[in-house]
Amino acid sequence: MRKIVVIGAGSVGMLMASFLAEHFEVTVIVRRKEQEEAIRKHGIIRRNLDGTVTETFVNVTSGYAEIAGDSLVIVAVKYTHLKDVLPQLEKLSMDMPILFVQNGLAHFEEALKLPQKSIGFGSCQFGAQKENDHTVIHRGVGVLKLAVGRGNHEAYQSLLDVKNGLFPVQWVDDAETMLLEKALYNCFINPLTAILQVKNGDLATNGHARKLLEVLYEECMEAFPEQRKLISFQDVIALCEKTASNTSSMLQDRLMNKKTEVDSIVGAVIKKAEQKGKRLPTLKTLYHLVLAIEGEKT
Ligand SMILES: NC(=O)C1=CN([C@@H]2O[C@H](COP(=O)(O)OP(=O)(O)OC[C@H]3O[C@@H](n4cnc5c(N)ncnc54)[C@H](OP(=O)(O)O)[C@@H]3O)[C@@H](O)[C@H]2O)C=CC1
Ligand SMILES: CC(C)(CO)C(=O)C(=O)O
Repeated sequence: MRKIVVIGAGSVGMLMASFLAEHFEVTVIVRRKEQEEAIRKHGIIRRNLDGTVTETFVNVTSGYAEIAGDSLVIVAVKYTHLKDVLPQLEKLSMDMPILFVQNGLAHFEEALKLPQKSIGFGSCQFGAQKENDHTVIHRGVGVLKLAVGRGNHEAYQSLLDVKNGLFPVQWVDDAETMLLEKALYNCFINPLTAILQVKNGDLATNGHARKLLEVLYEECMEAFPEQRKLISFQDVIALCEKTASNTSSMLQDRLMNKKTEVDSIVGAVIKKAEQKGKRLPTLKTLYHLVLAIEGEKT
């Protein structure tokens, strides 16, 4: 049986671990003793969209030494915490495939500096919200897209073999295009939800927020015209609707008074546009608003 290790049992880590535990032997790596004890005692509890509850058994540890040699490792910490995890990953076997599921663009080059043969990237279009240290709420079905940064896609084939309509997985060819596509969705949804303190669905139903989404969409598509064929404005509205009840990851950070990923997502997109001589004034305003709201967090 394929062994999967998920590093970071937050919203995305717990949601992925709980779906994958229905098919594989899953181990989650956490950094706090309380969380280790909670997961050891209760497993991971997933609140499904239809109101049902699924309890899944996973192994839990705080040490990397326990990672079995034939595991596939999924890194589900925020970009802000990757700096603590990368030195641990460097010590793992060269044959161990690693998959990064962060939003944004900043992790791409850092991940590719690792020595492992297979480095993959994921783009999560589902909604997930941690309720407590062992419970996660599924806040919207969305595809998990996978692409290889280095190596070949066979290392990730077991994830593609998961056939679950609530956890669809899809292969895409180009990792950088995929990450930019997802980063743009996040530029539309995350800062606005974090500033306005609203759920994703409100961006589609509130006329003023929707107008801002439209302005952001047009501004970004002028800077990245090749993305227009991948993302229509209707796709943006559809993602807000599919994840309507989700508290975006940026708003979750704001509500918990944590440093957001605004730099690795929005800052990175603004920088990429500026390298092409394009300015994104509306997005830049939102970027500074998020930073002003969050102040100096560590
Ligand atoms: N939430 C969502 O709906 C979506 C999020 N994403 C992206 O997925 C990524 C993860 O986000 P999300 O799950 O929301 O974030 P969370 O903050 O909910 O989870 C991150 C987890 O990583 C843990 N962690 C941090 N450092 C370490 C470490 N050194 N070792 C082990 N665990 C560690 C944290 O532990 P602790 O609790 O101890 O701080 C926390 O449980 C982000 O890049 C986000 O943008 C993508 C799509 C949807
Ligand atoms: C898919 C979406 C927009 C879900 O909220 C997300 O990526 C996030 O919250 O960071």
